[in-house]
Amino acid sequence: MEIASVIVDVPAKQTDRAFDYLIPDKWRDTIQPGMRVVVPFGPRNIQGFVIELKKESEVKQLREIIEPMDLEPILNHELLALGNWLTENTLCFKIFAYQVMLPAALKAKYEKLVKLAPGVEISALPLSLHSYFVKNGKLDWQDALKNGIVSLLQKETAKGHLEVQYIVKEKVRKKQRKYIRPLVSQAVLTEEMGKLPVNAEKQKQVISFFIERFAPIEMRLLVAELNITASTVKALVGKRILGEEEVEVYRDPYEHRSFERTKPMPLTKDQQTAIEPILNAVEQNLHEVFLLYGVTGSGKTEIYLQSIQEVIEKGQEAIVLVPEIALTPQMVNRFKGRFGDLVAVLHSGLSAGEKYDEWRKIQRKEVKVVVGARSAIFAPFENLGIIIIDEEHETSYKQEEMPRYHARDVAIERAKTYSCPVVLGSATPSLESFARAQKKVYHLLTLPTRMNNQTLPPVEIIDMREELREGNRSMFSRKLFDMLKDRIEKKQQTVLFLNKRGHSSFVMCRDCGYVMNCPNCDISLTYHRVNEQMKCHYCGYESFVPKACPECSSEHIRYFGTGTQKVEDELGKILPEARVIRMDVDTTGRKGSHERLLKDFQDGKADILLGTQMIAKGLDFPNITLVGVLSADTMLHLPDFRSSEKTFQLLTQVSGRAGRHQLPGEVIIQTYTPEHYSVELAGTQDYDLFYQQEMLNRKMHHYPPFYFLSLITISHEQLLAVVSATEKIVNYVQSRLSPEAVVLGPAASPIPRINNRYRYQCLIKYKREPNLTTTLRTILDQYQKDTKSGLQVSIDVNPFILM
Ligand SMILES: Nc1ncnc2c1ncn2[C@@H]1O[C@H](COP(=O)(O)OP(=O)(O)OP(=O)(O)O)[C@@H](O)[C@H]1O
Ligand SMILES: [Zn+2]
Ligand SMILES: [Zn+2]
Repeated sequence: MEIASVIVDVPAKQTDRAFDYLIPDKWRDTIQPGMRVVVPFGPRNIQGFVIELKKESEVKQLREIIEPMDLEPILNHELLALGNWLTENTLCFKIFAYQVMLPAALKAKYEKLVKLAPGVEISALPLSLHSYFVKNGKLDWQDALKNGIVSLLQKETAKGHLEVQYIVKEKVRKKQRKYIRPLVSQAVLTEEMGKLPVNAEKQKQVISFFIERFAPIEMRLLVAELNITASTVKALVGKRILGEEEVEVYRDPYEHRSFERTKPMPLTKDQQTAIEPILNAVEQNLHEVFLLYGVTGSGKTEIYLQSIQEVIEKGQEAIVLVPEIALTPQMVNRFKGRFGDLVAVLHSGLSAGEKYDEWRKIQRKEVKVVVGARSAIFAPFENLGIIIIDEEHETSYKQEEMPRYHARDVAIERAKTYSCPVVLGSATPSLESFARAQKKVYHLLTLPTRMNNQTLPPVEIIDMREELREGNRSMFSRKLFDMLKDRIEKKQQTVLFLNKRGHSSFVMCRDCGYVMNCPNCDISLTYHRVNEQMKCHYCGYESFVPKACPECSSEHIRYFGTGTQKVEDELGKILPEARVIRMDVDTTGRKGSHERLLKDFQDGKADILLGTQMIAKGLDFPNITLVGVLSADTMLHLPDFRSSEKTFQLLTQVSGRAGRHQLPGEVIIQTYTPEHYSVELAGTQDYDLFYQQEMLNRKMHHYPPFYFLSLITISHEQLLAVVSATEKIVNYVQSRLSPEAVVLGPAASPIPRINNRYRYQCLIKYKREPNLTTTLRTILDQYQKDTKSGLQVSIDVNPFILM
């Protein structure tokens, strides 16, 4: 085959298709589908993915591939096909569909060089430029920028003296280590030692080291062990007595950690009943989607582990997805503890190099299990036996940028290909999944009770308005305060949870109500105490905290809302004896800090673990007997039809941290809206009732799971331009869909302006619309082609965020 179809790295409407290239003779045996190649594209050299090889092309004049970037395919056939599916289903550019499957380290970076045009002598250039090109006729673009000679270079380029070259660079090299090994036998080593001059003390030392230990050793260790310099070793390498070689090493983030190995536990009767259909599907290679609905602490993880065991024994592979914030060391330990080195871990806490190394282990089939966050769903396994998604209701499984995919959908698509089961696990399944289980689309498995039949901890809901009425202005109700004190006396532990999502700490004037907003976006600035600054989370705008209100000059302008730091300060005042560990983005920024804080808490070095979302899941410590939620309702009031669902899920999750072992637990939920059903039902931990109630709501308002949604967002610097474009789009959509579809808009987005661009939207609710995809494509095509208008249109199919 001499022609390759290539998807090029130019994310634009016009280039969103395969381009044919000729494979030069020397690469004909090398280049395969799934490899990356460097190809000429217009005046540049860029990266692309080979998606197929063929004999003929409709294009007459084909350009040649410049070179391959990989020695073996990095995308297998299945992933190449999955790329098409992603493109179809999320309406993204093909190049994005492939890039999302790779670790960041493999995403291309281009370096730009200016060099002498072929056949041009340096003397043709003006004198002032000579010094830049004498060395090798090339100049790095960055250096050109630094030296301010770009316009000069431009003139010479116009004359044909210089040309620009793009070089595609990989971001990360494989990590190599230099090893030294003997090249000759021990006898010859002894001989060589005799020949050395008397004063070559150090060299003799090295040789005798190798006589004794006739094996390769890392240079770094050798030098350290013998207290010598590398030049001594190099001298012997020069004499060809020793040899040096580069050996690829993996950067294993868990390198110096030992994992206590665990054995499968005898399953309880409920677990046994739940696991059987899963094992059956594994054994018979059946594609089936299971919804494992088990209350917190019911032993879902053990079911995952034993299902995976079966898959490994069959010689197959497993993917386990865990939400990023639940991917704690404790979680990793449970998998590493059972399967040891057969487990690769992929999460955002790893450096790009570490992620790449884990990915390579998967690609080389050195591991059988990958545990990771959303993007691990693209792990390049080729013999999948099961895909597990823990906490399947978590919204972080939906990617919010192109390709806007949901990991659950990708999992089901891949599992169909491999004819293997998918297990979705949750104590609070998403309404979509539970509804599918009710309709028998998914196979429902239930774990109704906790391990050891511990009851779920009793939950008490405290009305904070009542507290205020009775003169308690603190953020702690009297009840919570008493219980905190009680636990400290009993030497038991407490988890204090502060819901930060959607509740930013803003600055407000207490006299006139003025709130400091971002000048570019219609949203309040967030107060950061560390550097006393106000920051916009959408555009990055920063400002100092004003001393007086810009509106009314009052000095009563101050930081409002409750951050974790503020809670910590207050705890210090009212309970000075409490030892507190605070976990939030500020205290867990550095690598390993998350783990250390949890370890300290586990070791009993603190009475109270205070934190945000990141402590809501996965924690399984025996000494936690109290969970306090400081304000339950902070995210009830977001403009999001899922806000009740999210509140219920979160409260249930947090409550589930208490009393998981011998000691019974209790939960206190503080709220300003105790009458809201999602707070009330979280109190009784009654998922089934919540499900019924929420389904009624969704049905009434035409939301999922009764209707599908698609969201079109349009933005422009001028308000009039957005409004009229949105109007056109709404009319067009209406004309193309059936009367059953509900087309809403034009309406301003909940955040009506970001970074000085006005935002409008059109929301489509529908049941079955065969025309929808082509309609949406047409809209995208139209606006992505027309780059001059300045309009930006984005489409989210099944959106999770309606902002
Ligand atoms: N068959 C078993 N025998 C004994 N102990 C078990 C068994 N299965 C699970 N456990 C233990 O019960 C506890 C709770 O189980 P696990 O953490 O798997 O529950 P979970 O449903 O995943 O909880 P959550 O959803 O809250 O994370 C753990 O400490 C686990 O080791
Ligand atoms: Zn004011
Ligand atoms: Zn902003």
